Amino acid sequence: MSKRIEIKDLNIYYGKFHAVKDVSMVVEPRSVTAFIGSSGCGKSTVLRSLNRMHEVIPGAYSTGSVLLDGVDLYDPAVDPVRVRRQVGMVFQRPNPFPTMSIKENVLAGVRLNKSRLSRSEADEIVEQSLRGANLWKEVKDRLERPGSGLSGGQQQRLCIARAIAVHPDVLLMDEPCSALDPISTLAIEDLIKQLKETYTVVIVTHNMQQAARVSDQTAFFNLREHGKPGELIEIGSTEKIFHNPDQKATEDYITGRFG
Ligand SMILES: Nc1ncnc2c1ncn2[C@@H]1O[C@H](COP(=O)(O)OP(=O)(O)OP(=O)(O)O)[C@@H](O)[C@H]1O
Repeated sequence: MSKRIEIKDLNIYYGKFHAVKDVSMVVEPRSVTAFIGSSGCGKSTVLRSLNRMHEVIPGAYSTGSVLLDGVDLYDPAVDPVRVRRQVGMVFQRPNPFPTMSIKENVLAGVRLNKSRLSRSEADEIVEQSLRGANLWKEVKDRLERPGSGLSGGQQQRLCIARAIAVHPDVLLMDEPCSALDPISTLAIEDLIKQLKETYTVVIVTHNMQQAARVSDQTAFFNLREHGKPGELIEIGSTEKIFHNPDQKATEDYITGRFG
């Protein structure tokens, strides 16, 4: 539970296109790190490299290493399927399986890893995961209904429940609130603050206030020029990045004076 991530000299490519250059950083356990930066600078690409989702795109690959508590996720001996169980992901648009019940949505990942699950085990995982995602009280009386019948914010919390049901070490979130209204957004932000007590959390967000509210550490990415690879310009405590950054580009972005 909750592991330290160390990224070393990560370069990421889509075929011949060099999308992200020379990223190195450390993410401590039980913390939230926000990735910020303008569109196309590679935030989601870096995020997807943290659970080996990048390489499923045809022609896509990366060099460098991503260590989870010292173990390189890119070591040839490491099974990418196992990596994705250890490092869960929540996407921009809530994506519950539409025909599955709420209960089966929560269990979907668990069933992939464990074919036999007793009824009582399943019930316990469902309750724990939904409680962990702050959704239990709202859905406990309709667990057999389809996940698609929930509101957008509830669906996103269902996806978080599905992600935590397999007990990952890390949770990656790619703009998890961008499709949600402000109330649902605040509910997810509260949840993120709780989740960091158990998991290492990395979130991509375009919302500066959100980064300031939920994260302990902020990483600012930028493109030096259109067509060039994205780079990590600066990383530090969220307090420092927002109030006293070292780089002018960071300050310009934070204060909205950006190109
Ligand atoms: N599947 C893909 N195939 C080829 N190029 C891609 C692919 N996905 C992303 N890219 C390119 O990689 C670069 C980084 O994209 P990425 O989506 O990681 O940026 P981002 O910072 O997350 O952007 P946004 O904030 O708009 O989501 C961009 O130039 C993008 O066009």
